[in-house]
Amino acid sequence: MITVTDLVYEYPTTRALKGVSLHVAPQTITALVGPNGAGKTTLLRCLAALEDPYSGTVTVAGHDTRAEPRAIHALLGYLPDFCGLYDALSVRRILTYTARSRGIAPALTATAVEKAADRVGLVDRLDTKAGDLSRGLRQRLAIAQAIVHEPKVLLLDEPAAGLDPQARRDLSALLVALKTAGMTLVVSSHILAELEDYCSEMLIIEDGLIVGGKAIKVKDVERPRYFVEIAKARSDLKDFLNARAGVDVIEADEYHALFTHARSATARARLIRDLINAGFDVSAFGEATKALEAAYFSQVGAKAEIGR
Ligand SMILES: Nc1ncnc2c1ncn2[C@@H]1O[C@H](COP(=O)(O)OP(=O)(O)OP(=O)(O)O)[C@@H](O)[C@H]1O
Repeated sequence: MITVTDLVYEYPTTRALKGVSLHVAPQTITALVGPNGAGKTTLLRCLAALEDPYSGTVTVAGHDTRAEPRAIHALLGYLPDFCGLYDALSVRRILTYTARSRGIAPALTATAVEKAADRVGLVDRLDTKAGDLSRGLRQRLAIAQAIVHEPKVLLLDEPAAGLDPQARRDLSALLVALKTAGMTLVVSSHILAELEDYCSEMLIIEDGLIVGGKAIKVKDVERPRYFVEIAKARSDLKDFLNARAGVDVIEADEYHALFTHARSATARARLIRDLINAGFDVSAFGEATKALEAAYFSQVGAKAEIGR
């Protein structure tokens, strides 16, 4: 859906992107992570055809950002890291204004506004002024603005900044729903934990370059990662798991194993029963939730710190 080749971008005093190449597959949610100043915002702005690169190419759904920026604007939504709203206007008026400025015909505008508000859970606030919304609801409104024209691609720059845990959870569910509806999303963030819930791929950017040169697949929805811990050491834990159909061990020692397995409660129950029947003292079993963080630190090294 998005292909970037040898992208170089320069501000007057800084070369912010130094030869970025990447590919984003359709209907995925890709995390774009990296330290402050790494180039995340610059890259997102180049993908959104808002910046003119020094060299290299960016194509979105087959359109080149330089040759056809308006085609890109029509099929892409962009949530900037700072997004001002007209506090004195109602949700309906803000979305109506955005829809009209996006070229939606007057006769179709009311339906587009209601659909966008519904998707972000603001349909019962259509007549509330933006200035009266909580931070989480303002962020939803900003996302509604970015999707009112039903884009194929949605880019979000730090969408969860400043949100409380409940609002972050709601945001995760919203992004997953948009993906399920067919959108391709790229989400930049400093906070790896929040991306774990919904990102299946990760692009790490450091000092204007993609670390490792490509996206890393961090999660397979069909085959999540599970861990098992046993109370008494067994040197055959790894071999036992590997011998079982449908289990792929990622790493193991005498007390623990991390493996992928089909997302089937019945198959998991059978695996736990078999482990116990084979004499393993199972003391913990569950889905591993830190896939993204593990992949990040294995790529950039434990010295790397991200977080403002
Ligand atoms: N308008 C500008 N003029 C000059 N240099 C800039 C400008 N905007 C960004 N830069 C520089 O470009 C580099 C990349 O900045 P960018 O904002 O893309 O990074 P980022 O990864 O989004 O950072 P953050 O996480 O802090 O938002 C940094 O060195 C930054 O100082």
